[in-house]
Amino acid sequence: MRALVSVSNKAGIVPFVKELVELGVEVISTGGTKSILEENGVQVRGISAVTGFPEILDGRVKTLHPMIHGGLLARRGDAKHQAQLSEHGITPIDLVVVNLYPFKETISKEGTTFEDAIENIDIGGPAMLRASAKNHQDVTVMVDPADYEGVLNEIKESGKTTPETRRRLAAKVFRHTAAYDAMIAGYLTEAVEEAHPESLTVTFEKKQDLRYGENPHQKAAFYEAPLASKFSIASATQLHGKELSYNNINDADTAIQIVKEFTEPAVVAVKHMNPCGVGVGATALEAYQRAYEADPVSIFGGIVAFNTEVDKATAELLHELFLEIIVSPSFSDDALTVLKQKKNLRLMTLEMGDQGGTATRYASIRGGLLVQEEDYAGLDEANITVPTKREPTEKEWEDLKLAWKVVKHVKSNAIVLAKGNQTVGVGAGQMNRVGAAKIAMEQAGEKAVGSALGSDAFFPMDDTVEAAAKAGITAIIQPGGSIRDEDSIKKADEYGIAMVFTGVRHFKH
Ligand SMILES: NC(=O)c1ncn([C@@H]2O[C@H](COP(=O)(O)O)[C@@H](O)[C@H]2O)c1NC=O
Repeated sequence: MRALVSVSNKAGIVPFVKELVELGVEVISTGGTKSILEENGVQVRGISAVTGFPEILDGRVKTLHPMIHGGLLARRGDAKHQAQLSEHGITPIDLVVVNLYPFKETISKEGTTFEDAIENIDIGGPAMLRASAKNHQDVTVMVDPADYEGVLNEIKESGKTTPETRRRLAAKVFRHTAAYDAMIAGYLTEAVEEAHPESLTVTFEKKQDLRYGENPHQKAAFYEAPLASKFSIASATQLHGKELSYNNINDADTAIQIVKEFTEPAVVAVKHMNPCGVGVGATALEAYQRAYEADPVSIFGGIVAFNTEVDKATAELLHELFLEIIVSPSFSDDALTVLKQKKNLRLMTLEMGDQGGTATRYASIRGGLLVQEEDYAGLDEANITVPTKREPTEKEWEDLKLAWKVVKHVKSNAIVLAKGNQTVGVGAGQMNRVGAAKIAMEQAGEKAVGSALGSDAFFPMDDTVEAAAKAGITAIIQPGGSIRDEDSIKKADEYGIAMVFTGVRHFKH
């Protein structure tokens, strides 16, 4: 048996090759790998001795040679192939151990130049991996050090690997080279700023298997982007509690996106991917109290996100409730002591910031994938107009801004009522706008009086303004742009409501 070993990640390679040599396997190796093996007392044959050609162009060409690829690709049971090997003095290679230049690690490093990245695109390695995987009927190929032991055991037991093992390893190789190329394609596509190229070749790495999906009868797993933003739930650190579930991850993602809208201390409670209570204040405690009071019923079993440290006093209030997750940039030690009393409560820390650039969001449909930029739009002063006779007061502006920040993250049709640094009513995911408004108003009850209303999209007719006026709402923020805007403006003027047009819509489906 003959093996070719050429690895960038040299973990575990010395003991593995040592055993191969002891089993009588002849090992061929490229420069750096050969040096490491020989430094550790394992004698191997250099690649140039096989190719009859030196490694050239700073290692860009070392194994790209018919003496190697002929040995990898020849069918053992094919007389013509075997005759050609003999004719050219090529010896078959049965076992291939290759892992690739660290492209991902290189582009993750701060200060990496474009030239560094290009130099870390492995060419010879993927060629050998793909050739061996294609010929897996006869060749065993390994790209992951975790597979060394299993292969060694099979060789020890029967002198060879099983066809099933070879096929499983070949599939793993093609997944690996495809993911590797997807990373390179992504990097270069971004460099030339092509937003939506002719084919989408993204890759994700398994973070964990999940107990189940949205429901217990659905199998599920969590995959993360190879360069996941450190400000995302994929990069959060779990300090305590049960493993995250599928629904937890979705809800936590939503809560994090909302709380990041605020620069002042803010708390967001989420249920089923909609905010049920949002509060802002001078401290985490004040913000939490407002988020809780916003809807003390729905927060039960919810996900709560902070954008500032959770202290002991806040932890004591949180401890009174049943919650699924608390996510925050940090917890004080005494807050942790209080919260850790609940065995299952998941406590997550996460840096709250903005990666910069434009994040891409994917939504799957049966048979396809929809791709769009994340909704980054904030309130742009340049687009704002006030078409009503009355301008909002200073206090109304505060409430309007809060309602607008929150309504952006509520499923459409969405209406949010805000008053005094908290939401007081949330109407989510209704099939008509006035229906969403009625839900928000009903939830707010008396608190609707003097509150501000935010709507994610324009009013197609004046019925929402009418309902708002009757509930005592005094200010409205909405995109504007309906052909019947005039009706809504007239209605608002009739009731003395101040109405703001943002010029931006925030549908969320
Ligand atoms: N150019 C080639 O012919 C070639 N053949 C193997 N490699 C890579 O060289 C690395 C190992 O090099 P070394 O043994 O010198 O440390 C491996 O990651 C392998 O995938 C190559 N390098 C890049 O393309």
